[in-house]
Amino acid sequence: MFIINWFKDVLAYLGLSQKSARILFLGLDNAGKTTLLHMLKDDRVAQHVPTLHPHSEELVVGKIRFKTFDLGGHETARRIWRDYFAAVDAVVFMIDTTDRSRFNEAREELRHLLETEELSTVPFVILGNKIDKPDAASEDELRQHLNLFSNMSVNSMKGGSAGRPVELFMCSVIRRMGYAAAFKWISQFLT
Ligand SMILES: Nc1nc2c(ncn2[C@@H]2O[C@H](COP(=O)(O)OP(=O)(O)OP(=O)(O)O)[C@@H](O)[C@H]2O)c(=O)[nH]1
Ligand SMILES: [Mg+2]
Repeated sequence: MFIINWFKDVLAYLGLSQKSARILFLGLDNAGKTTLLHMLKDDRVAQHVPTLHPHSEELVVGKIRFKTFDLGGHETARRIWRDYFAAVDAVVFMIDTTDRSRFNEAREELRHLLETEELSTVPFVILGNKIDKPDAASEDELRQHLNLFSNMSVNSMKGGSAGRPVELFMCSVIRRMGYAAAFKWISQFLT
């Protein structure tokens, strides 16, 4: 056992360990999930095409190798989210902070995910995206709408409390702001 662990450590140190953290990009359509994926992968803004089919990419962010799954967010695409829940290491749930008319819908999808048994121990990063826009909701406003309080131990959203880390980060993918901190935060649960 000791030898096996030691061997794994050496492989990890050398960057040769095969395992990559499986991470799902979820959220309503138009939130910015694919834009984030392209930014992480190529450091550029790709043109907007709604995601119809799940797309997977291997990425290295910091010291962690990620296998990301970018799933479409429109209503029919959401039906297959659950096919990806097995063996997930983290969820990135993205929200468009300028689209107030859909905050309730986003909150219900998030609540649903947090209440999903298969994901009950999976850390969640919630990204409030598009803060470069002048009409973006503030962090406080978003937290209120999502019932997400800064101290998650008093989180009123069922499934968001003890035993599972949940944190909100405000970001602008287009301005390359905010998401690096989010990946740094999630990395601590993946090693
Ligand atoms: N202003 C601004 N626009 C953004 C930002 N991130 C993404 N967008 C825009 O939001 C739109 C939707 O982005 P996508 O990445 O395609 O959204 P998605 O979440 O993948 O959507 P689906 O694939 O339909 O689920 C695009 O027009 C992006 O350019 C941002 O940080 N700021
Ligand atoms: Mg997409």
